[in-house]
Amino acid sequence: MPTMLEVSGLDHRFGDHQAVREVSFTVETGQLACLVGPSGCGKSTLLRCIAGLIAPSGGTVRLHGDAVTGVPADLAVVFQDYSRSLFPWLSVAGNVEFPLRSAGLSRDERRGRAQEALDWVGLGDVGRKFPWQLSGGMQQRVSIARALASRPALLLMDEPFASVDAQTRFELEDLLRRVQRDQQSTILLVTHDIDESVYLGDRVLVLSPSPASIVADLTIDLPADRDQITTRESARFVALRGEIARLLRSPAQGAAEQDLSERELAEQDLASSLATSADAAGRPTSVTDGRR
Ligand SMILES: Nc1ncnc2c1ncn2[C@@H]1O[C@H](COP(=O)(O)OP(=O)(O)OP(=O)(O)O)[C@@H](O)[C@H]1O
Repeated sequence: MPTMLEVSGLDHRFGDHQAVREVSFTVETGQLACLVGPSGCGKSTLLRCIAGLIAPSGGTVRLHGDAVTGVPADLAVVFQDYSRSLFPWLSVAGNVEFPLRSAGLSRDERRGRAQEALDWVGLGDVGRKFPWQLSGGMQQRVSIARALASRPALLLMDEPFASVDAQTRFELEDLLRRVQRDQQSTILLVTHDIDESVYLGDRVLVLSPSPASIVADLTIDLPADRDQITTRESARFVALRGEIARLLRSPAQGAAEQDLSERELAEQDLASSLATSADAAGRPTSVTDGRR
């Protein structure tokens, strides 16, 4: 897959305070990557630099090869606070259509696109209502529809489900994964929730405490079809969650524990293969005895 986003050596300072340090990574087209990091580490600052909302102090951001120097036309952002991002005086459909006004589309095209995006998020029949007539979860679905209606090259999401209750959060996570796969969207999502990052991501980039820098880049090798109960109960999910928790607790210690557990696993593999060959040769399997 071609690279959609390329972040190289990104630094950002607010005066004397360094918020982001030497961040480099890429996101491939059609990938859902999560950035997970502790509270206050600089996640939102990093996302705002990527969105072109603030000019970084150093480094570069490229979207499909073009340097980002302001907010690109083909980029959309969904923020945590849906109540402040939707216009209360516009209908739901009007909100979704709004950003399309500057895209040079005819009124019919705008209406068609808005209806299509509302259908994607399961709100095809509430276009005439106003945002304040909807639940919080529905309002956030409207925000997602609005972002997707412009068919952005990259969708950035900053803690998009942090303001809804747990059940709605699960529903929105499933909705996002379904829409992302159906539309082949490229998404970079910021969260402080480890479980959410593992459940949603094809990849999880783990950030250090302030200033934000990348301490690990993990491929989430869970099946593409995920389920809120069985996936979260699976041994692989639990192992990935533990790995990220260790990295967040102490980036250096986490990396050391990761090395150690990888070494232990390698030793275990070696021991069991020796034991197997010993069995096959009919000799005692003492190589594993007393090791654990
Ligand atoms: N406009 C600003 N001016 C000065 N300092 C800022 C500004 N925005 C953020 N900061 C500081 O930069 C650091 C990182 O903030 P940021 O909001 O990016 O972190 P975060 O990881 O998104 O936090 P949270 O998880 O609490 O949302 C914090 O110390 C914050 O106080």
